[in-house]
Amino acid sequence: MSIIHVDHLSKRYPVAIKQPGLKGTLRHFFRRTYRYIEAVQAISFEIQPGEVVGFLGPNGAGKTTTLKMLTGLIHPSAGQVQVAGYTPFQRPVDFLHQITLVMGQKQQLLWDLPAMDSLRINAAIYGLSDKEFRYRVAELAEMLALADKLSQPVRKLSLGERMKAEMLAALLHRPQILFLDEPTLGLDVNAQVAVRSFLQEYNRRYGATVLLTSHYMADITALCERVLLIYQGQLIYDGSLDKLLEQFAPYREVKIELDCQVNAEDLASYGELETFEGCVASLIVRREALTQTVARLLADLDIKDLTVTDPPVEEVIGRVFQAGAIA
Ligand SMILES: Nc1ncnc2c1ncn2[C@@H]1O[C@H](COP(=O)(O)OP(=O)(O)OP(=O)(O)O)[C@@H](O)[C@H]1O
Repeated sequence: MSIIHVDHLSKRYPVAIKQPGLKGTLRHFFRRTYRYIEAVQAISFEIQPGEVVGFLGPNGAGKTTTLKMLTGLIHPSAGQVQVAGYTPFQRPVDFLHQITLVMGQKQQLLWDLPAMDSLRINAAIYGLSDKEFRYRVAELAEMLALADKLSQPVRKLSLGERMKAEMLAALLHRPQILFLDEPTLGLDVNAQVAVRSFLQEYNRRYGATVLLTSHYMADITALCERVLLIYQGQLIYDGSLDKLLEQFAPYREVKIELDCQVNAEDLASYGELETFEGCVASLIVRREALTQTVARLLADLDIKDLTVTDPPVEEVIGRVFQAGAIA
């Protein structure tokens, strides 16, 4: 049975329109007019317990709005949503014990206090015993390699350490469902890798369900087999990342270093010759013809080195959003 059930969920934001100048201000004060933004439009999906799903879309596509509806921060305008059997916007206490929302651009830890003090507050809110508190902090701090950082004021932590401490605070009550909105935002590559590995380990250890937005494709490729693509408020893809890449990147790049006797015309018979400089050539080959083409290249030519690369995932997803739909 699915742990997240979303059925034709929509959110429409009213935005007051104000004309410029004093007249506009007075009119705005007495008689407001509104326009409406259809931020999320009738999206439907199911997520099973333990799944890690990437939620992708360009800026303003409706990702944060969806996460806010799933965590009960805002009411949907229409549609149904059930998370762990609860209706999120009713915010029942049992529901709040099962979920967490981490937003990369927001922080819950108190700036001037050591993270440990904020953790104690969270422990009190969630009713953890002292023993549970110590055990969980020790366990998570070890997983996050953060143990010696919890006693210094949060403002003195590096961005990566602060994000890990935020993660610790958000997971202290051991939620089963994690909503993560850009959890690696602004982190350097090492810190991104550390947060990713931690999430993998948390998911493995507790069988937690994760719905994750990120503009860093490395987060998505490392963590998510399945992705949801949202574009202008509409869900345009729900399926495996591999299938999406196959569909939108039907080509591979084959780079070869060879004996310079070969001329460009000969090489063009193996695929689309993208570049040929010195003794290094780059060929674009359709995925389905890849094995056969590589075999022919190796048999026919004196090849010193050969590499096959996929186009970057960013580029492929960008292409999907440019098209605005999945064919
Ligand atoms: N409180 C609000 N009032 C009015 N419009 C809003 C509000 N919050 C978001 N919007 C609008 O709703 C649309 C979706 O915004 P949302 O923040 O959900 O997008 P997003 O996919 O999370 O974008 P980003 O990747 O930039 O964070 C945008 O057009 C945004 O301007």
